[in-house]
Amino acid sequence: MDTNPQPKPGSNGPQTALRQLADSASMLAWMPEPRSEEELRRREERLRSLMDLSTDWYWETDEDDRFTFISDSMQRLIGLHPSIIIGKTRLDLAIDHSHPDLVKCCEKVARREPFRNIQYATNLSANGVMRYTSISGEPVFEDEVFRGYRGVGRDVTAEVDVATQLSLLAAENKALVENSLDIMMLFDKTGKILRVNEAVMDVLGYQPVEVLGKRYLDFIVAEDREKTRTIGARLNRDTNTIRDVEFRCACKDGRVVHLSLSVRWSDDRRLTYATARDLTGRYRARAELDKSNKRLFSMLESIGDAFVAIDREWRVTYVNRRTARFIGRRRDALIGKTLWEAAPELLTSSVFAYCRKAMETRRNTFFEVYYEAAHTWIEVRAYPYDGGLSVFFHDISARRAAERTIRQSEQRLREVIELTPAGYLLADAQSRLVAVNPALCDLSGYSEEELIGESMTRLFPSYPGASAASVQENAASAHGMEATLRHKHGHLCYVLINANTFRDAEKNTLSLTAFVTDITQRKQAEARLEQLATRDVLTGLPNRAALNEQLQSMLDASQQQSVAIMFIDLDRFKEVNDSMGHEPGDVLLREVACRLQKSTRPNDIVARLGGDEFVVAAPCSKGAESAAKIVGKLFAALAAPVDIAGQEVFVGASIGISMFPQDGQTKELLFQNADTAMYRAKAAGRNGYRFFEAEMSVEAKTRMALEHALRRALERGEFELHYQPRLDLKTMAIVGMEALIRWNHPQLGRVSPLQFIPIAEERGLIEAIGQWVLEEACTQTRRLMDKFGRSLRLSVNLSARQLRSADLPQQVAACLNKTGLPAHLLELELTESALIEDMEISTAVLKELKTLGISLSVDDFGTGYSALAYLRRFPLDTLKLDRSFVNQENGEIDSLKFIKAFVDLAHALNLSVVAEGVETKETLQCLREASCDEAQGYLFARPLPFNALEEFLSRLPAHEPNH
Ligand SMILES: Nc1nc2c(ncn2[C@@H]2O[C@@H]3COP(=O)(O)O[C@H]4[C@@H](O)[C@H](n5cnc6c(=O)[nH]c(N)nc65)O[C@@H]4COP(=O)(O)O[C@H]3[C@H]2O)c(=O)[nH]1
Repeated sequence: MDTNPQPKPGSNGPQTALRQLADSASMLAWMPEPRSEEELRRREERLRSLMDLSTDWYWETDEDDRFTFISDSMQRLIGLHPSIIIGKTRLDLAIDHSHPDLVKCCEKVARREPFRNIQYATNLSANGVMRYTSISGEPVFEDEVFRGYRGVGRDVTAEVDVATQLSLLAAENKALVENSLDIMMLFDKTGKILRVNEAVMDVLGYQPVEVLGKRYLDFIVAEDREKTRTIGARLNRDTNTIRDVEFRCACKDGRVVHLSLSVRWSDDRRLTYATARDLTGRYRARAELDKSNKRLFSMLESIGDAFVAIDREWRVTYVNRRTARFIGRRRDALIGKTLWEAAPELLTSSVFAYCRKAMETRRNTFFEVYYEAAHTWIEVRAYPYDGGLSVFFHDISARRAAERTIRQSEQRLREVIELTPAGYLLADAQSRLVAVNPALCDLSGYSEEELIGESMTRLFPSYPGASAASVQENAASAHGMEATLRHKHGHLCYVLINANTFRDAEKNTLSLTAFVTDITQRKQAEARLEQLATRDVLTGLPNRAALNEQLQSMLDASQQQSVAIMFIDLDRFKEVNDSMGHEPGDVLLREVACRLQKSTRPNDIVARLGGDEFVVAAPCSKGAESAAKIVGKLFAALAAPVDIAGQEVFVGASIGISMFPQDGQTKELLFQNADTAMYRAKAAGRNGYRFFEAEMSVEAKTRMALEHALRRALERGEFELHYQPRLDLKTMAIVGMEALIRWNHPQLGRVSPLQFIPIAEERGLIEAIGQWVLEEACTQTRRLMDKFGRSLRLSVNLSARQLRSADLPQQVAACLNKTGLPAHLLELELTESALIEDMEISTAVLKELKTLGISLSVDDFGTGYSALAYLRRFPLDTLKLDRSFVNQENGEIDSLKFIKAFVDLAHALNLSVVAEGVETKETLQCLREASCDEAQGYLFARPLPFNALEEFLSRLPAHEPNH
């Protein structure tokens, strides 16, 4: 049935259209023109059935390119009725208007040109599936007027699908080849590489183009080429396929890789397909395995242990060299044998039982046994594995012996610890006591049960290492550390701790051991010694050493704030001491110490340097002002009389003060300056104080320079003697003279004896100087006596220190002997203070001197203690009245009375009196009236050098020689 009711592009309906189609298809071109309607109808009928058989359909479009006719065959071919398409344009049916074929078709249509095989995707589908259509068409003109197009269409969906799948397959294959890790090649019969994949780059480092056209043999290392050639021959001869032939190839960078090659003929045997797999990694792993096996075996051979490998049938598969020696059989006699064949003696020991257990349980088993056959202890380690058992035998005889030794030594150590008099403790890492010995129990008063588990801090409160933290931080180790131990009864004992911590490999503390020695007695003795070393025994005050230390600390802590250092020297203490005895003197010193301490603050320093010298050091916030206040308090404290054995004694003091920091930065300088200031205070009149002044230090320096020069003065002959004549006041005749030393310093000129004699005394030079004076004076006097043939009484000054020298009488005797001066013409002058410094010694020496026949006089009488009473104790002959005494200015009458009373008293004591320093006639008169015996002074003569004296004597009227 014709279901095509549409208008036609031509005017003749479908028949004409079919004919035209037949014409255009040239299918019927050979047919003659129909001779009748009938023939035309039959021919059309044939054409229609031809169309029905065709895989194409016929179509026509109008001038607007709309379909006007579609042959019914479309329904048959793609299941769509042509009426669905009639009226639509080609573009209405196309899915993709930009498809190149469709674009080309549109261009041709626009130019009214025929088109062929235009293939494009359409929505021509009964079930909505996209279909591909291929169309061919030509334009139709009637009377040269364009009427549209006609042509045939064909469904090419199946072909397109096949083509698509084929191209997908090709792409997959390509990807498969290109992504393969194996090299894939195609080469021809000559071995020339025709194709190769990218893997050649990864494996050999060549780009595919670099190998194309080359022979595959060229890449194989020389040694393996022959092997690959024979493969080629085999492939040619016997088989289509050869697999897994291993050979080596040279890479582009020179490396050699191991490859496994598989080759196959193509079906037509013209080409060869080959794949090559990189086995280098596997080779390397195998080589490593070989190496490691070799290492393992060399290790097994070198170890000191015996090693046996047994398979699951108990057959020995390997023994090392040591095993052979251990079992006492050759290695080849053991391998392959069962264990009981190889070493039957093992069966009798427990070794076999343990090994069987390891084999059965498949568990590593370690045990120690005594191996009778070898008379040795062995440690056996059996390691089961899939194939059997590996067994190590380790000789532990030495270790066993060492352990036994350790056990014995531990036992001995325990016994020693039990017996040792020192306390012993073992504490854990938490500082808890784990073990103690009886000595520690005795020392602490606790029983062992009471101590175990207790913290060390309970026993040792002052030992920093006792805490758990310090034990763990390894800060508890101590060698000879002194600490205190708290006894159960609460009191503290002094102990010496030697402690050691034990740590594991990670340095964690495991335990602490300590020996604790009781040093309480030693500490007490030390404290006593310390007391003795640092305290003045008499007063309990710090001594010189302690003062040094304490003052240094005070200065260090002062932060440059003022500190006053006060040197205190008691006035006339010696006189008190000597007149009243040592005991009262000690009482006085103790009282002074006590008063000084009471009048100072607890942090101030009060020290005794020795004798009657004290030092007070005190921080002074207001500098000298504070120091003056402190000194005021000290004087006030000393002002009250001290009651000694019922007698009231007044103590005065001279105080010298140096201030830190201005008077000195070091304690030595401060001491020196305070000392200087103290001497100045003394010199200025007693019971006073002086602050140090810079000029004093100049004096001190001068004094030092003098001292230095004085040491050499004697040997350099810088001393000379002057003599002051002495007169008998009754006859007014010269009876003798006093020798007075003079020092002619090369730079300083004449230095007064008042200046250098005290230094010479202080520095121990006076003995030598005194000796020189005595000898020189005796010699010169003897010379004068011989010259003038008259007696002259020589008076020589003696210092206090000379009086202390035990051999003074011998020296004097020797001198008299040597010079020939008669003893009775020699008078030794002693000062009051020298006499009373140590009355016992003085008395003894003077008595001895007296036995020589010499005279003794007291010089400067009236300036010192001036107590005639005590002079009775000494064997004295003469009192020399001091100048100040003689030249008193309080009225003539009073002086006269005073001197007279004194002279009378002296005479009553059988002492003659010599007046010194007589300068005026009035004084002379006064002295004569007072019956004074002798006199000297500027009125008669100044001290004269030897030559001047000689001259002086020569001018005197002649005198009867009296010796
Ligand atoms: N103003 C005044 N002074 C007079 C007068 N007549 C004498 N003098 C001085 O008075 C001092 C008397 O000596 P001194 O009292 O024993 O005092 C001596 C004596 O203690 C000591 N001295 C001198 N020579 C020696 C010596 O060889 N050995 C010792 N140990 N001491 C000596 O040095 C002291 C001072 O001696 P010099 O300077 O020589 O001083 C001498 C003398 O020069 C006078 O009329 N008016």
